[in-house]
Amino acid sequence: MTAGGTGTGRTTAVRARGVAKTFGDVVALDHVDLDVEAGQVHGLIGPNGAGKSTLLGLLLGLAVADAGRLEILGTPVGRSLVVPAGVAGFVDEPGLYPSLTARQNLTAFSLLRGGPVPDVEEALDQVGLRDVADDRVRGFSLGMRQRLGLASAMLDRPRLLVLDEPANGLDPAGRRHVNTVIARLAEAGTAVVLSSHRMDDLAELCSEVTLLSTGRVVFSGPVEKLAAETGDLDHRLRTTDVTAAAGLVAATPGLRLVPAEDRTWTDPEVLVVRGPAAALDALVARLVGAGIGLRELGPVVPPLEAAFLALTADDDDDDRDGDGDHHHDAVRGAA
Ligand SMILES: Nc1ncnc2c1ncn2[C@@H]1O[C@H](COP(=O)(O)OP(=O)(O)OP(=O)(O)O)[C@@H](O)[C@H]1O
Repeated sequence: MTAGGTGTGRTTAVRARGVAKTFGDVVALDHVDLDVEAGQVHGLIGPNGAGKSTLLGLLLGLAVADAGRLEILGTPVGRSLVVPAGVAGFVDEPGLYPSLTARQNLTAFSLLRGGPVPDVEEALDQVGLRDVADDRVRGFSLGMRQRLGLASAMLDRPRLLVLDEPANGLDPAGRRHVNTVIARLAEAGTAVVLSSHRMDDLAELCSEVTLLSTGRVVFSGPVEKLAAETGDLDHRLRTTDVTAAAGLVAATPGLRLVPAEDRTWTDPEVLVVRGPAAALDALVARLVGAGIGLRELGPVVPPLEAAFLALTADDDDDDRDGDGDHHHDAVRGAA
């Protein structure tokens, strides 16, 4: 492998330092740092317009940065739209030939790229498209095109795979195929950088995530660290005795009931409780001790989603006009 070594035995697939990109007045990327190692699945998340596709486009050589340093597979990427061999993927939707069948598309791509003829059948199989291999791509749904795009990208056994929202339009079976393919590639040493709006995919696939907000990195680190970034979460509590449970919540140090008017839903049988995990544990012990049945206790909003919302909460006041008045302090998760 020719990718740059870090000196720690790991291999760096992407190293970005202070990468910036503007479109007119719009600051799409504002001095972004990114590190992705071989064999790592790294998720890019952030609200619409945060800069994810722009960053992925730089990794694919679809555009060049205005400032900063970018190294891909150990090679510095300068001012030209050239990235080293071994990089594959797509931004927005994969480019496919609509008048050709799925199989013909893959064969055409492998011929265009030259080199050894890859196993087209195996690629079709892995993304679950063998049954429609002879259908024209013109009639394919978005999810099928996404899967074919992934099959095309994996033909070259890339060392860096870049995918823009690969879960877009996928049904549950398609999602399983795609996630399995991505996990297998990473196991074999491919570095994968993908964007997603799906927190469940991130939790399942990614070891590390970078959260962008209005072009800036507001978090970068392990997924579990991001989930822990929020304070005390609101929890739904359903028991066999709502009145007695409310009394026990009030009597448990560190816990408080969230008033019904603060919620977007009402269910008289469900209490919303806020407090640290240890206090919730104490509450469960009290409920059990009092002979009250516990039917449900879980976060109202999943921890990853809560962290995302908390760290991007200022987006309405964003600072795309470049006057330097940003609202976030980047959080760096310990790797
Ligand atoms: N070619 C372009 N010309 C002008 N503005 C652009 C261009 N590409 C991106 N932008 C702007 O740059 C910002 C970042 O866009 P980008 O597509 O990278 O965000 P994103 O995080 O991928 O969003 P989404 O989740 O909606 O796909 C947005 O404000 C967008 O309007």
